Amino acid sequence: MMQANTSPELSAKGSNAAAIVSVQGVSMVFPNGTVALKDANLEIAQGEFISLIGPSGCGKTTLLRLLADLIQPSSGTIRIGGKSPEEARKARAYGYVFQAPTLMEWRNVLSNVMLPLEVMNFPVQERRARAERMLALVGLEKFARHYPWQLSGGMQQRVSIARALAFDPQLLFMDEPFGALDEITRENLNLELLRLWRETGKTIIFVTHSIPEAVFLSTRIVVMTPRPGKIETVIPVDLPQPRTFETRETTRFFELATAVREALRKGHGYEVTE
Ligand SMILES: Nc1ncnc2c1ncn2[C@@H]1O[C@H](COP(=O)(O)OP(=O)(O)OP(=O)(O)O)[C@@H](O)[C@H]1O
Repeated sequence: MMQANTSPELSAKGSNAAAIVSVQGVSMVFPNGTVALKDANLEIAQGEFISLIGPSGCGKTTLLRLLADLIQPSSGTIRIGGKSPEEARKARAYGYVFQAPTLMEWRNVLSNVMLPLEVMNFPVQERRARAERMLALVGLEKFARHYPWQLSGGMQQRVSIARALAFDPQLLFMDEPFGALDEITRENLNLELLRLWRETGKTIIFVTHSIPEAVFLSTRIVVMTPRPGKIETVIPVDLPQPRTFETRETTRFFELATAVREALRKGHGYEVTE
């Protein structure tokens, strides 16, 4: 298995000025001494779909939070589109989708999607037009006047995705967005997310505990292991696009799932869902 920081693919990408995300020698040690991330190296090209997978505590959320400038690294360098995470945050370079939909119960769906545009002072007409476009993109245009409590969990998460995309960020960070959903809903949303990814050309960084989900969605899978949190390896996923329900039944899909499972075992990461 290739090591993340010695992978020929990564070093090739490392010299690629077009990388939209560059993580070099990044460590995160919390004040209580927990080494949440140790010497992480990762280069992500524009338009990739990257999954971060690994057991609880391996630093997946920490890595996303570092990229999003919610926390600052103890050492190392992060660049987002050539900018520091702080500059990228101020330039609205990314949208963030959390595990729970975090919608405002007293606002209807349209008004939830418009919220970030209000905060950013977009003109009223444009707020509405953009929010309607985003709702159509996630297939919820007929639910614009509904309230969050009137929607299923999967629909609420689609609203969150529409909201994260409303201001047209280049990057989408998604922290286990489908973790709380049933398997069928999750598989449908996986397909929808891939369609959205193809149509918009966004770069997506997606945290998951599920091996099949990571294999199905990704162009590359970053396998992380705990104590200390680190990138164990990066596995390129060469399944053809566009992916379909049948993709999951191919031999190559099973081979890749096995490769991910072995990489997780190598780092003693057992707590993954099948
Ligand atoms: N603010 C904090 N202070 C101290 N330790 C923290 C803090 N945030 C995270 N940690 C620790 O850092 C390690 C990595 O946490 P992180 O949340 O990044 O893991 P994860 O891979 O996302 O886990 P999960 O799959 O459970 O969400 C864990 O040991 C966690 O307890």
